[in-house]
Amino acid sequence: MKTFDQLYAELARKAETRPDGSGTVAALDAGVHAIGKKLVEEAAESWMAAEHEGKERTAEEISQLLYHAQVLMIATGLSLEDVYRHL
Ligand SMILES: N=c1c2ncn([C@@H]3O[C@H](COP(=O)(O)OP(=O)(O)OP(=O)(O)O)[C@@H](O)[C@H]3O)c2ncn1[C@@H]1O[C@H](COP(=O)(O)O)[C@@H](O)[C@H]1O
Repeated sequence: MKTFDQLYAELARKAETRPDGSGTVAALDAGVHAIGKKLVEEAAESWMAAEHEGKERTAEEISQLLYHAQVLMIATGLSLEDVYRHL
């Protein structure tokens, strides 16, 4: 299990070191347009899970939504603080 901040640190490290086989590196290379589409897809899947698939599936989809939101943050050069100051 990891927190939002721990996941961000892990993804930032991946972006910097670019290890082979990283899905995050592949997503960053695909660019903001592709990342945005994935983010919207996971948002829709979260919504559908919440309406029809129960708590566990909803939690899983939301975790993927958060992951793709972080990939978009990294792709656009946003830090956690940049986002947190709007909360
Ligand atoms: N938490 C996640 C995570 N959540 C979602 N995803 C990606 O989002 C996809 C989810 O898509 P779906 O389940 O909708 O399945 P899908 O549409 O068939 O997936 P694709 O065909 O689009 O890959 C997964 O296939 C992953 O590519 C994630 N990829 C990575 N992480 C974590 O990020 C870290 C770095 O991962 P790597 O960069 O791959 O090493 C690790 O700690 C991972 O656990």
